[in-house]
This record gives sequence, C-alpha cells and structure tokens, in this order.
Amino acid sequence: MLSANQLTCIRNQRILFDDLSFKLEPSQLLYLTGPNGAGKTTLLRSLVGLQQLHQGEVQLSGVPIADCSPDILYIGHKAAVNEWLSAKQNLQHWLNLTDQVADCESLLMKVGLSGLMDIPVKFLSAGQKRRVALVKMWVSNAKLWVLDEPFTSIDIKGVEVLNTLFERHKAAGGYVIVTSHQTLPDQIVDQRLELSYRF
Ligand SMILES: Nc1ncnc2c1ncn2[C@@H]1O[C@H](COP(=O)(O)OP(=O)(O)OP(=O)(O)O)[C@@H](O)[C@H]1O
Repeated sequence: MLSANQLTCIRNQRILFDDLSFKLEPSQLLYLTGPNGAGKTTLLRSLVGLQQLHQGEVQLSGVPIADCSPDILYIGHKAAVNEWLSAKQNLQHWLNLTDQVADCESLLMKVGLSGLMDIPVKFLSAGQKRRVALVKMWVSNAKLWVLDEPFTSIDIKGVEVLNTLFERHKAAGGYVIVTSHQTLPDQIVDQRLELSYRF
C-alpha cells in the first residue's frame, strides 16, 4: 500500500496543501486534479521524495519513500530528455542508469518513432519528444508510476495507448498516480483527489 500521512507543503508563504492524507492500494489509479498553481506537481514531487515537505510522511509498503527509488517511476511534465542526443541514445542512457537491457529500436518503433530514433531529439515535434520520455513506461519494473501531465502534446491514438498501459500496470498489481487537465476514462480511475487553489 502507498500511504501519504498528514502532508503539508508551503511555498512562497502560501499553504498548497495541509494535513493531506490518502492511501492507495496495489492495482489502483489515483487521478489528481486541480486548477493551475494548486500544487499538483508539488504534491507529485513530494510523493516521490523530490520535494521537501513541511510535515508528513509517505510510505510504500511500509517503507519510507526515500528508500524506495527502484520501485518508483516518476515522469515530470517537462520531457526529461537530452535534446542533443537521439531518442535511441536517451533511452539507452536511461536503461544503463536503471540496469536494464531492452531492444531500443523495437521499443521506439512501438511508440511511433520509426525513422526518427537516430536524430537529435531537438528536431522532433512536441508530441514526439513526449513519446521519448514516456517510453520508460514500457520497460519500467517500478511498482509505483507517478506521472505529471503524461498526455500533454500526445495525440488521440497515443492517449488510448497510454490508458491501456495504465490498465496493464494496474492488472500487474502496480500503482498509478496521474495528474492531467484532460479527463481520464472513469473505468481506469479508482480514486480522485482534487486540490483546490488556496490563497
Ligand atoms: N521552485 C519553486 N519555488 C517556489 N515556488 C514554486 C516553485 N515551483 C512551483 N512553485 C509554486 O508552487 C505553486 C504550485 O505549483 P505547482 O507547479 O505544484 O502547481 P500545479 O497545480 O502543478 O499547476 P499547473 O496545473 O499549472 O501545472 C505555484 O504557485 C508555484 O508558483
């Protein structure tokens, strides 16, 4: 189980969230919503230990989240790719970092990058760049996926593919936490959490 207990975060003297608690069971997807600036990215970063909380703790299967890095796949809203490297080089670099072996070419073909995998990422479209970042979901062994605006710049067919991936990850006992300004299909959402903008 993922448990977030009494989380509080203050930024620029504004309380973004305060005493926030929730639990997520394996095979569940939590859909985080809220207006611009409400604190969704901050909350996601706090959940994976990238943002310091003023109060509270997050645990995965009873272990503090700071000790769970191999079990976490975090994809932020900015494409975490090196624009000067090709899609294949970016993927290979990430596989090396996470001690994984995979057939980069067939993976990149799966995400629609045939013929584009050897040119610098800076020459790809916004959606294609996003696909380079999202390809990690196909090879990740992480139990917990935390995804900030994964659908940004992704076309309709790509959105369907991502939703199918979420379902597959859930069926395998994984956890998914997603924030998106785009509506997710009801059948894949198990919990909703709405952050309001606090003044
Ligand atoms: N590095 C930072 N330093 C100080 N304040 C920050 C920093 N990053 C974000 N903030 C502030 O925290 C607040 C919440 O930002 P956050 O990015 O979490 O919102 P969000 O809900 O994800 O917004 P959006 O829907 O626009 O992506 C904003 O008011 C923002 O100005």
